[in-house]
Amino acid sequence: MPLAAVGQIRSTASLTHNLHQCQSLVKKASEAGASALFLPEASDYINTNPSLKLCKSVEDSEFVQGLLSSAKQYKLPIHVGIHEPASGDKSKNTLIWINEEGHITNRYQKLHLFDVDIKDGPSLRESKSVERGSELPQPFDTALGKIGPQICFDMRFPEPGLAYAQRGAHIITYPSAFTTATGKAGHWHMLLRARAIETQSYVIAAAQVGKHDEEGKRHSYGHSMIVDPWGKVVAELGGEVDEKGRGSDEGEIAVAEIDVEYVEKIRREIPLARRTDVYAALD
Ligand SMILES: O=C(O)CNC(=O)[C@H](CS)NC(=O)CCC(=O)C(=O)O
Repeated sequence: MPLAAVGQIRSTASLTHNLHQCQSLVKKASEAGASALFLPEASDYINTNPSLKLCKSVEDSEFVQGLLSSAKQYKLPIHVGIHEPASGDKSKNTLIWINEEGHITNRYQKLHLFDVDIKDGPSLRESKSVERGSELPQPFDTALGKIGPQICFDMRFPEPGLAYAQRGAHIITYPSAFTTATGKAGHWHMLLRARAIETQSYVIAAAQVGKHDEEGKRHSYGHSMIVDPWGKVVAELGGEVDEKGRGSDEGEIAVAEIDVEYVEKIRREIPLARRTDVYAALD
């Protein structure tokens, strides 16, 4: 049975620091015998200083170029969240699939942007600096099964996951930099398990963890997970540095088997026939 590796890191404003963390995870995933490594949203950088401009094209990004070489060296596909230039001063929040030859073969641009103002919680306006995507691409084939890519806040919207499942996806991915406040409220676990159960798919959610800057202006919840199509959490990493010291700079991985037959079995056992004669069809 093929294995998926989910990787957890703490990105800062240093692309080289972040690349080193990711490259150490490529090595670990390869040693673990994984068929692909899934890395978080915004693995290239998390920047809380508006005067610092870090967004680069994939050709000019030492982060992306470094990962392309690692994928090729270890013959290991990598799914990773990055930033790419958009029009004006904005960037795109994208997710790329790097194949085992070190080529980018698939891309997804985040559809839903995180514009929130939570009392006593985070206040973030992603749309100020990020251009939203405008299409849901087709799920794509991999050694693990067909993948439908999503990013972080997208997990609050069931429709794209359901559309992917209808189009034959076995795995929905939600690489994230989930806020500690919404994570602690239980949203992370609840939403990811719900997406797995309702789509009857594996959910792979690689997460950022810990403080992204010296001042602690941004920090992320961690708890990278793989959920199976029955809703069971089959792999999970720790939260912000816990009693075992997890959530450290070094980065870590967890692995789980991906069984496409199991997806088909659950879909046969509990057929989710929609009443589109009563409410609108999704696609
Ligand atoms: O800023 C970057 O560079 C990377 N992007 C992010 O961290 C994004 C936008 S601020 N975070 C989320 O979508 C968190 C969603 C979330 O936490 C929830 O839905 O509760």
